Amino acid sequence: MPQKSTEAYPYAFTVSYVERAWQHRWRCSDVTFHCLEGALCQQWVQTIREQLTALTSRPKHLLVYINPYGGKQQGERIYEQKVAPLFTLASISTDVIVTEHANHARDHLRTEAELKQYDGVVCVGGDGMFSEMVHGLVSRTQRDNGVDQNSPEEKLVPCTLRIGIIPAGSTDCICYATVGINDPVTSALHIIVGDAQPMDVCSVHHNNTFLRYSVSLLGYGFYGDVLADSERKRWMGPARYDFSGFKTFLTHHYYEGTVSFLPATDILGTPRDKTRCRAGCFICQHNGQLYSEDAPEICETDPDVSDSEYKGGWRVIRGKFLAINAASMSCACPRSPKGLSPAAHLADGTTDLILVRKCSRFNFLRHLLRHTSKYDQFDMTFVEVHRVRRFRFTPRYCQSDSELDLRENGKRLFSQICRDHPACSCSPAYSSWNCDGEILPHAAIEVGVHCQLIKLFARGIEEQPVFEDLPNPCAV
Ligand SMILES: Nc1ncnc2c1ncn2[C@@H]1O[C@H](COP(=O)(O)OP(=O)(O)OP(=O)(O)O)[C@@H](O)[C@H]1O
Ligand SMILES: CCCCCCCCCCCCC/C=C/[C@@H](O)[C@H](CO)NC(=O)CCCCC
Ligand SMILES: [Ca+2]
Repeated sequence: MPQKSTEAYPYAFTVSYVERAWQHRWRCSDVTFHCLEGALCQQWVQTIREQLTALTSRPKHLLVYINPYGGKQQGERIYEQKVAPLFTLASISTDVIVTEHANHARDHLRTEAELKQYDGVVCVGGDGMFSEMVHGLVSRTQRDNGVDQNSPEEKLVPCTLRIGIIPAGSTDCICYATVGINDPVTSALHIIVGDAQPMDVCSVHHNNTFLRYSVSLLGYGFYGDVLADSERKRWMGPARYDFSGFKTFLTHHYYEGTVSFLPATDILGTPRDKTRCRAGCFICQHNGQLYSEDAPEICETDPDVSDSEYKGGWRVIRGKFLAINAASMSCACPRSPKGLSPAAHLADGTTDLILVRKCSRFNFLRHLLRHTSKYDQFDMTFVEVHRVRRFRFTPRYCQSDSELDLRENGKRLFSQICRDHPACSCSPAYSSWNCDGEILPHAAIEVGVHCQLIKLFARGIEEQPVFEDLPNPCAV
């Protein structure tokens, strides 16, 4: 066929579409169509616009919060250069707020934002910014529906607005574990095509008082101590975690206490599975269905009994722990691409409770290093993992009010502890809970998982290899 010059086809229109690239990245590409008649060209453009407008899952108006100080402090630049042009191309209008202080986004969402006019909210920042969005949205939804967040057993009302994450933080584990890569363009495209990924949220209480929500890691011992130390070194940027991680590893503190938990017995999947939570996950769909049909019974027991036993469905384990971690999702991140609990699910209504008992420094190092290799970090005598719906932790030594006051002010009390803590020469009696990168003031906590409480503009990690175009190219 002879090639006709484009002058023979004076009318043209360009369609932008999503193309899959390497390692879960998405890119925006375009193709230009030429035609003879202006009217025909107009008809095509009109029809494509109508088809796109009819897709109700696609957002048209978004509320965007940018943290200018997250990660390497590039949030504003990333949004302006990489994300805003794509939103414009996709005819998405935005209201943008650059935050002026910590909790600005949370408080604005909780009390002021006119949420009815938006199809979703977006944060440009790290896990801390995402946590602000979750707290703002979940609290607002409960308040609007008359639900009391202070009651640990209350069933919470799911949020309708989806949350988009443009990664610009230090760890960005929520983005990594829901998209497969920390890449602002990929995340923007997932928002544009209107993806939806439900996610579990844990509520954390102390003495019938609500403390915080968690979507990724609740860690006592090692990860609590790393965070407490790294908060004092924010000026180091993302490298603070490596520095504090190494320092905390060397201190090798263990903590005594009782963990009681309600195992998730009625579900598909275990923490030792070889299968992974991926886009369209069957286990999340199945267990989510189970949860909505038949909310689990909460059994009250006195956990203060023996080293390990069953009581009314609850299991009780007492011991000396280097780390107690609850991972509601894999917690995969660039530091550990398989994550803290590689087989955990984003939306199955459970959290994986990982107990690392006191062991030698060498063995703990082997355990930590396995997070970064193909070897199983749970296949060690001093590590156990349980998939649970609820759990409680009580430190062996009661925290006094003066200790709590000091912790609120960022200090740690050693003298009191050493008096009360015969087993230690210099070890503190309490660690802190790392709750998605925030320190909790109390060591004694009660945690419950709320299945699929929030939704993200994501679809879960897609199976690889994925180098071909999307089956139905998605016009931007
Ligand atoms: N304008 C602001 N000034 C100071 N702090 C802010 C501001 N806006 C948000 N914050 C707080 O900054 C903290 C850290 O932000 P963010 O999560 O974006 O980055 P990060 O800590 O570097 O990344 P990650 O949480 O992934 O480790 C958040 O807890 C948030 O509450
Ligand atoms: C000596 C070799 C050690 C190698 C160990 C590698 C293990 C890495 C596991 C990483 C798990 C990250 C869990 C994510 C937690 C986030 O909610 C939180 C907020 O961003 N980040 C941290 O607390 C930051 C926590 C950073 C911990 C290092
Ligand atoms: Ca889960």
